Formats: sequence, C-alpha cells, structure tokens
Amino acid sequence: MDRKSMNVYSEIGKLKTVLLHRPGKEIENLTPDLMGRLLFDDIPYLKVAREEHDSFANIFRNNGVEVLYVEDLISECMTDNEVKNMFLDDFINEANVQSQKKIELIKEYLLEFHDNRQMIDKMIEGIRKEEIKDYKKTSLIDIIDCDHPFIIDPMPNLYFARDPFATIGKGISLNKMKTVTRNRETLFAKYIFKYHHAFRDSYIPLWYKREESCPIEGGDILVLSDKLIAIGISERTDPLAIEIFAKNIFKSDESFETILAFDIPKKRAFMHLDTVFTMVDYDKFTIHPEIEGPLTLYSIRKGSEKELIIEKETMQLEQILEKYLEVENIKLIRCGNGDTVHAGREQWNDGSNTLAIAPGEVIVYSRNHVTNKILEENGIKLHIMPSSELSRGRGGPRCMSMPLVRENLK
Ligand SMILES: NC(=O)NCCC[C@H](N)C(=O)O
Repeated sequence: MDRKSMNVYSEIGKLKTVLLHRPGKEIENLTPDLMGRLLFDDIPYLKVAREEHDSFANIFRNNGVEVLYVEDLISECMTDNEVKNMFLDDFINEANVQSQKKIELIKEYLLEFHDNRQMIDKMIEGIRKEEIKDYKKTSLIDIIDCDHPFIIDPMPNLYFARDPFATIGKGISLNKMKTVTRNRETLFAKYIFKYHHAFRDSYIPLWYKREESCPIEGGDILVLSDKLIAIGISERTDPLAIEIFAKNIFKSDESFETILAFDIPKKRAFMHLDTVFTMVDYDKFTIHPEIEGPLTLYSIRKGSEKELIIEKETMQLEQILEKYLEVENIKLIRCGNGDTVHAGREQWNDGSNTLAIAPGEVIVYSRNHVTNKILEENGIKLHIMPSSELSRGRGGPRCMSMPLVRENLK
C-alpha cells in the first residue's frame, strides 16, 4: 500500500478511502449476561452480519472507494517484533487482567500464534479462561467472578469504526472512550497511525490523545465544512474534552474557524450526535425529530493564544445550520417522516445515521423504509444495504465507517 495522508474537510465530499472492521468471532462471544457491559441490546447472527457487512464494503468498492480493514492494518504492524511486544503489553495491561502471572500467561499464549493475523483475530475475539493452560483461580476476584468465562473480554464494538478515532482535516482525534469495554479499540488506531508503513511517515497531527482523562467519541464529531465542526456534548463526550480538542485544532494551521458544541440529551437513544443528526447534501440533513430544537449550543472560536471565545445560544436546528454554514433554506429530513411510531422505530435502528459517499448520495439501512422513501423524495440517491443483524449493535452506516480521505468540496 502506498503512503497515505488524511484529508477530511466535510461530511459529504466524494469518499476516496474508508476504514472498516469486518465483524468476526467476537460477535459469537456475546452472551445475554454480557450484553449490558459490552453495549449491545441483542445478539447478531454472525454469518448474516458478515454478509451484510460485505454488501456494505461492496457499495464502497463499486463506487470507487478504497476499503481498508483495521484488522489488516494492525496485523501488518506486527511484523516488527518490538512493536508487537509493546502492543501486546499495552493491550493486556488495558484488559483488566489482575495478576502479573496471568499477564505473562496471556502474553505467552498470544505469542504462540505464528500468524499475526490469527493473533489479532484472537485478541478481538476474546480469550476464555480455559484456553490458558496454567490458569488457576487464586485471587478473590477470580473466585467471586468464577461465572465470567473470559480472561480477556471480546471486542464486539470494533465494527463501529467511527468511534475510537476520527479524521478531521489532515489530523485525527485519537479518542478516550467513555466505557472501559471500548477503550482498547483506540489502541489499534494508536499503533496503526504510529507504526504502519503507510502512515508512519505522513504528517498526521493529533487533535486529542487517548491518554487524556475526559471522554470524546468519533460519533459525536461531524466535519460540516472546512470552517465548521459540530461536536455533541453527549452521553459519551464531555465538554472539557471539546475544549482540549478546540485548543489543539485552533493552534494548528487548519482552516477550521468554529466548533459548535451541541448539548444533546445524555441517554442511549441519543448516544452520539450522529445517532440523531447526519448531513446528506450541501443543504440537507437527516434528523431525529426530537433534536429540532430549540437547542442549546455553544459556539467556540479561536481567541488569544490560550483562551477560546465561547458563546451560548438557544435556537432551532435549522436556524443554527443556516447561520453557521451560510446556506439558505436548510432542509431537515425527519426520521420516520415525523410520524411518532415510525420515527421511534426507525430511529431505534439508526434511520438518521446515514453515510454520504458524495454530495446527495448516501448509504442507508434497508429496514428504515419510511425514512428512505422520504430521502428519495427529497432528491437523495440511496445505496441500500441489508440490515437485519448489524443493526442489533445500535449503529448505522456512519457509525460503521471512518473516512480517511474525502475529496474537498469546490
Ligand atoms: N457513532 C455511533 O453511534 N456508534 C454506535 C456505537 C454502538 C455501540 N454498541 C456503542 O454503544 O458504543
């Protein structure tokens, strides 16, 4: 693979390169007892989930988008033994393993995989206690936790490639995740951008570091134009993280001038800003009807060296977008066409979470047929993907993809 630079200055510019994760056996390690902790509401059927995911990837390929997979890139980093050792140490360290002895046993077990790709698949899949030969229940935690089958938890959310890091301009926000279960995902991004031969010599500034203490997640970050970024203050993203992000990006020579921090309800149905609001064309957005407003938002602009200029406003979403994007007649397309029953049902399966592959051209889930019809009536070209199983993880086409390169808008 050639050397790669990042380039994302909009939500809708023609997509050139996207990063995905094809769901693997980690999905088959979800059990009803673990669903809450692992942030799933149901258990997808892996065979069909993979077929759906392959259809998703083929939509990209058929439209000239290069598809990269997290699992390939991280496996390719493992050819350097020093990097592999550091990665394993960091990974095991963050997997909440309680004793030094167990840490060593797990590392030995993983090093027995001679094929790096198989080792990575195993790390994502999770490791059961019985797979480790000399594993003994010696600590109080082990004895109390004896019904928990895993010594390393599976990572079923990795297919939501949107969240652990986000591309903005030429750089990335390497996120600190709200939940322990998702934080290990950001290690994959850290190693890929630092050590993979396609990225390590490129200029990729970090707008946020995973070592920070406040959470910010990629689903909350929307690049609305080369001047305007929207970030949700949400269940997953704290205001302090937005301030740190803003200071870093405004210090750089990037073109962004304003960050709009949207205060959205802190509840699962509004998990991230992109759960309730995505851009589909220059002047069109899909939205969950409950976010229309009046909304409280904070506009953040560059002040002096150390200070930001922050102003609080309360407005309707439409007016906010017209004012800050400088576009007249913004059209908000309501999930479920505004009907309470359809809106509730289709929102539950990410009807507002579309992914634009070009202006006015989006990928959507087949099951959200009421919203899809109204999108078409508004002149949007749809690429419809099957969606019975992937949707059970509570994320749609935008959540499942991280653009690395988009063409700039004219
Ligand atoms: N951007 C997104 O809304 N991503 C969806 C993440 C779903 C995942 N099960 C989670 O709860 O984090």
